[in-house]
Amino acid sequence: MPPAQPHRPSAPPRPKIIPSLRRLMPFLRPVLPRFIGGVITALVAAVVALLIPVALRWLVDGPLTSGDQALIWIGGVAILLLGLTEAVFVFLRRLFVTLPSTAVEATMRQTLYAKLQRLPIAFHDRWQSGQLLSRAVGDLGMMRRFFAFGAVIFITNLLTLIIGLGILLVWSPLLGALFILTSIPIVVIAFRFEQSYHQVARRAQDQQGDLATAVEQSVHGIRVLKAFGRGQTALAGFEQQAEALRSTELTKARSEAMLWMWLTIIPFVSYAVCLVVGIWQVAEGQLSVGELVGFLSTAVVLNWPIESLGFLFAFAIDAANASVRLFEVLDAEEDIVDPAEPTTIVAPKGRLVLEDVHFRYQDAPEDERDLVDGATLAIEPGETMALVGVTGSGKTTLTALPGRLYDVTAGRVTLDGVDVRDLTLEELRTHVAMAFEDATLFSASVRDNVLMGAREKSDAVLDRALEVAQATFVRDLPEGLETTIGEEGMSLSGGQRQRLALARAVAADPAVLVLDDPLSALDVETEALVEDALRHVLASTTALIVAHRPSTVQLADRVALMRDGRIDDVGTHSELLARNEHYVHVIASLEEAQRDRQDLEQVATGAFQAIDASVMDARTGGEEER
Ligand SMILES: Nc1ncnc2c1ncn2[C@@H]1O[C@H](COP(=O)(O)OP(=O)(O)OP(=O)(O)O)[C@@H](O)[C@H]1O
Repeated sequence: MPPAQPHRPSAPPRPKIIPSLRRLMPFLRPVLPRFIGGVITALVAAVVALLIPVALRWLVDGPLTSGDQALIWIGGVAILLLGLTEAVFVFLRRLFVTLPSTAVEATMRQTLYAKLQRLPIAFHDRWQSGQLLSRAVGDLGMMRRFFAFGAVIFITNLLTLIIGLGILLVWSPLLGALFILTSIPIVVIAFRFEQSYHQVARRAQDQQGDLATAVEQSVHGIRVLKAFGRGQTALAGFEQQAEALRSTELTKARSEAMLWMWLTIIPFVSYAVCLVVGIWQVAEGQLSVGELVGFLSTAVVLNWPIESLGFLFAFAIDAANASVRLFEVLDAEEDIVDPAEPTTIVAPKGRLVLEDVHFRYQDAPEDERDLVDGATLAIEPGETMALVGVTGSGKTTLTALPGRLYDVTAGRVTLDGVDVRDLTLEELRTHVAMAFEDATLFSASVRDNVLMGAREKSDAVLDRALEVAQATFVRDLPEGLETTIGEEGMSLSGGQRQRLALARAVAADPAVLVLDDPLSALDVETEALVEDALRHVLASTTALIVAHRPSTVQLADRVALMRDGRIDDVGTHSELLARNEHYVHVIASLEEAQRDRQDLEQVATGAFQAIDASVMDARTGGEEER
């Protein structure tokens, strides 16, 4: 089944920084007192820093002019103490904000993960995994750093600037006004920076997501890449993407460097203008030396708040973008949800009925007919129904509807007469269990993987499920049932993974078992054994099985033939063979595919035997020679 081409959402319009960050308020609220504590301590540190010039001014105009040694010492110690106090408050600020910012990040991450679990498969069909990964890791980390450091410093530095400029104006209205006037270009430059930086910053974040997708896909598909010798091509593609990201990051850095440069130059120009005018005022007797020293040292203290505004501004834009990217996921519609007033089925019998069911994928062209176009089918309790049809006829899609992986677009699916949309998802999925051709296993023990959906997590359930799925090979793994099977069960063969996925569906002991070609990777012998064991389980379970092999069809009590989005005919295998030409054609093509597969298996077995024999020959020959 070819998956829909994943894409990332197109870049939204430029977000406004404050509203974007304000959306994070629900996450911040629990830690707001500590955050405010952080701002207050940072502000105290800044005010203490501003007091140092006040002490200097007093020292120059007072004790230094009068030559009072004792007072000079007191002044020196006071300045030292002020410096120490500033350091203590900077430390306290870190203490206040580090803990809550990590807590905020953890809560946001949990919320995002929970949302991803709730979002329908249709959402995951559309979104690249790397885009989700980069949001869960990169963007959330960015927001944590902004709240732990950027936001506090931003607020503090702004307040420090306001207080400092106030002091400058009070001490010398002329010099203060000159300082402010010569700093005005900063506002214009910052405004222009904000306009250009947003787009490039967002592009970098999206490109990071693309890169994560590329890594994820190549790691996931490493076998295919190696088998087809496509490693170099993949690398070339990856290098191109990495280069694109590097170029965007460089544009970002250039933009930041330009802002930083102006934020460094402009205060120095202001400083120089004030110095010249100040010296002239001292010469004219309009200002004391102490007042000029105090003024200039305050201006120096303000240097950092002004300079830092550049990267803090960039930081705020990055965090606002990260917030927008986070809410693109958090705001995504959850259209497969629990009903407002759920019904419950106490003892399900397992009668599964599709009533004039229609379904189309969201991205299907409008002029195309529905993929499932009025399918009607009734499966009686305990009955096994095979679903056959030509490739691409929509069999896999149809099997996703009873468990609500997708919702029907018209018609309904009922279980014991109850519309599946009237049950909670949790209840529905205890009644309907699924196993797919593409068997996904999780990085967990065999036991946890198999008992994942089981109501009763006992050894007896586990043993029976493994028995039915012919998966007792797991007992021979290094740590038996406790062996952790690698990411997606990669350390197991395709057939072994399928058997474990089947065991998982059997262990769930559902009323309805939906199997989408779950035996495709098994050799003929094992398949026959699994089918034999399945027959016993299926005797009491309603089953809908997508069949790609004639032998799977034989398992079924009846067969439903899918054609043009509808159930074309239903009957026993022999009934359909006798009356339905299309069925004869489908079965003939399944048999042909089966023969091809068996031929391939025989060739492979022959080849392996020949290799074994030559290895043996080489060994015995070697021993004889010795
Ligand atoms: N997630 C999806 N988004 C969009 N289109 C999809 C999606 N999954 C499948 N399709 C399309 O729906 C059609 C039917 O696919 P489906 O896998 O249901 O058929 P199938 O009968 O099971 O095929 P096969 O026998 O080859 O497994 C195909 O054209 C496929 O490209």
